[in-house]
Amino acid sequence: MTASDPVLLAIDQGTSSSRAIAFTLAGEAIASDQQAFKQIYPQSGWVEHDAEVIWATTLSTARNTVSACRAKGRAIAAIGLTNQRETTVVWDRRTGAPIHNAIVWQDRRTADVCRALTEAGHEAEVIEKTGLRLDPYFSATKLAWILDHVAGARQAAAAGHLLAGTIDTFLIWRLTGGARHVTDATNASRTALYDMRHGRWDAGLCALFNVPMAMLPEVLDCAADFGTTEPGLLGEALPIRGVAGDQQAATIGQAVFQPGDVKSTYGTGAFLIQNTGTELVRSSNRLLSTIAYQLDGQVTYGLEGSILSAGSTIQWLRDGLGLFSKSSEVEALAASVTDTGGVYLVPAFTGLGAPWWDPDARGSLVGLSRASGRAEIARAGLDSAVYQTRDLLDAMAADGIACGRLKVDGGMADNALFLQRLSDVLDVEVVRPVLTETTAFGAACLAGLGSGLFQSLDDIAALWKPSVTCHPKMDTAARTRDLSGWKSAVEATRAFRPI
Ligand SMILES: Nc1ncnc2c1ncn2[C@@H]1O[C@H](COP(=O)(O)OP(=O)(O)O)[C@@H](O)[C@H]1O
Ligand SMILES: O=P(O)(O)OC[C@H](O)CO
Repeated sequence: MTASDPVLLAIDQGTSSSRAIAFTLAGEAIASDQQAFKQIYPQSGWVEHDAEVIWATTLSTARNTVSACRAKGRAIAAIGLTNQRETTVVWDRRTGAPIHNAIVWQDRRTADVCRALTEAGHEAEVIEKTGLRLDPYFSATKLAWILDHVAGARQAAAAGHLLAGTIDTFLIWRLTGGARHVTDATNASRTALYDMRHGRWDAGLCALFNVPMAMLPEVLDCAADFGTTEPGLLGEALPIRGVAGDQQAATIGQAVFQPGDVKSTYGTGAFLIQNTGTELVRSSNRLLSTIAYQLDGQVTYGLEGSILSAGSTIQWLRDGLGLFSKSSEVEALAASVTDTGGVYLVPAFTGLGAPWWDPDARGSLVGLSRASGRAEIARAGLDSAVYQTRDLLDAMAADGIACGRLKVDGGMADNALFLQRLSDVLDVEVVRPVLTETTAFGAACLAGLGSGLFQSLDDIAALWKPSVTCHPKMDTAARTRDLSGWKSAVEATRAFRPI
């Protein structure tokens, strides 16, 4: 490896920020930029992003990172793109302009539609074909909502003027100057319109959700030719050779390549994916089946547990309650007490994901006494991501799948107190790798595979190295007590229905 070797540019468009990171083939980050952007909350349970802001922050961070590489004399071989999943954009192909804000994965506005479809008996078909559930989390009902609520959209779609996609598809359309309308199999597998058993958009699901199939992009492998950037955008034409949804990219970056390997990424939400190999495995305990990655036409499947609020709970403690001014400060505040004093925070701000799938639940803070203060509440916020992960591992265990070791990453994984608590409550070894930007790194790796710089997944596995390992230290009685409190808190939260 020399200083003149090419580098891979990862574009990571997340829920809270857009970032770009350039990696050497040895996995060293040599340049990066990150820009946070505004979350738009029009009503309770609704979450939107301005797609133009997503584009602007993506382009600007990519440009700045490309410039930094040039200043170091490093050429970029290819781009890998990864994105917040399910978030849906509809735009006019004639102008490239979105016709509505992007509806974000956390958004619950289509809960009634999902409930009606469930009551009409359609959930079994959705689960069978897609591995998902009838929940507003997924793209299908968001896409139909935009078509139904923007004046003239249905007619424009029928005339062939509108295109739809997840964030990867929208960004690739813009990056290639409208030349490519494509996605990868992992992003497609999160729409509830894609039959992952056969690897194609499904006419029956498109009819069920009232989505014109002609608006949907072409689906490619994760390492493939996704087009070339317009030369004016990044100063040169660069090939896009890798794409995956952010959780699947983290699966690659964490080298979760053997059946049984598990990773959990703690960003805005938290998402645990266990590699289940080339056979589609189904959960009897409300975990999702999903495509972990697709390479050379071969699908590797995963079981996924989706936590809707993890880092966003910390953001709420910071911005909503004003308990601290930077997310990282939660650690010192939470560590200033030895426990929460019986306080539990159930962060159902936008409902609860796996294994509850309860879009109508709203958050609660229970067990308060006059001794409860800022530190107890901050600690309860951190604990909520721990307990939600435990619920997922319990669901996996009920499916007969054990988790021996949990690989972790994402913004919250910087928090040592959180990692130890995770290990204690899960009663498993928790490992954080040296390279914590695993999502971006996974996207870069896919670009490496797509451009022939990496030969196989073995080249990627060789780059994964552990940094922090936590072992369980908690005694069983304390764990049982804490978990029983959490169970009661979730039950109380779900029993309460907001007016
Ligand atoms: N030290 C920390 N302790 C707990 N949470 C943190 C810490 N640092 C960052 N976070 C949370 O992690 C999230 C950012 O993680 P990131 O992986 O960048 O998210 P995303 O990919 O969703 O944009 C934010 O919600 C932030 O509140
Ligand atoms: O932005 P993150 O990292 O919380 O990830 C969002 C997920 O892809 C939503 O499914």
